[in-house]
Amino acid sequence: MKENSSFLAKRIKGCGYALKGAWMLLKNEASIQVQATIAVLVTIAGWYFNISNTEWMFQVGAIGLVMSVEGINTAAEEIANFVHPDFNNKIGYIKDVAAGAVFFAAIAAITIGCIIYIPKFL
Ligand SMILES: Nc1ncnc2c1ncn2[C@@H]1O[C@H](COP(=O)(O)OP(=O)(O)OP(=O)(O)O)[C@@H](O)[C@H]1O
Repeated sequence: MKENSSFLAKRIKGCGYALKGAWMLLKNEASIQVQATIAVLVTIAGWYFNISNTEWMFQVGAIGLVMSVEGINTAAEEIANFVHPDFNNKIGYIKDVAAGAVFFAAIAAITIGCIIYIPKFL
């Protein structure tokens, strides 16, 4: 029983750290702030255009995907700056590929947005 409660306590503590990390991303990172603003705007658009459950699932998935990958990109940048603050081609490559991952997610999200909203204006 004691082992169970310590397992649960550790998981709850882990959620606390994750929540703290999400708040730090929102508070400190301009790119996450822009994406969070877009997320709020498309959520309002979703209500306004009364999009279907399937459309909501794709929209929420796209928001989660972009913001998650952006958070991981930020973590990669922070590690790169910490381990090697000076200019280095390998660090440049690491930062570029991490940014490339965000690009893939953003293209998918834009495509989903176009598929959902363009027909609403036709
Ligand atoms: N230490 C470095 N060595 C080599 N190239 C770097 C280095 N730091 C940055 N670069 C290059 O500059 C680009 C931008 O890096 P930077 O860390 O400024 O990312 P950013 O996306 O502008 O950061 P932020 O999200 O904080 O605005 C990188 O993708 C990389 O090509």
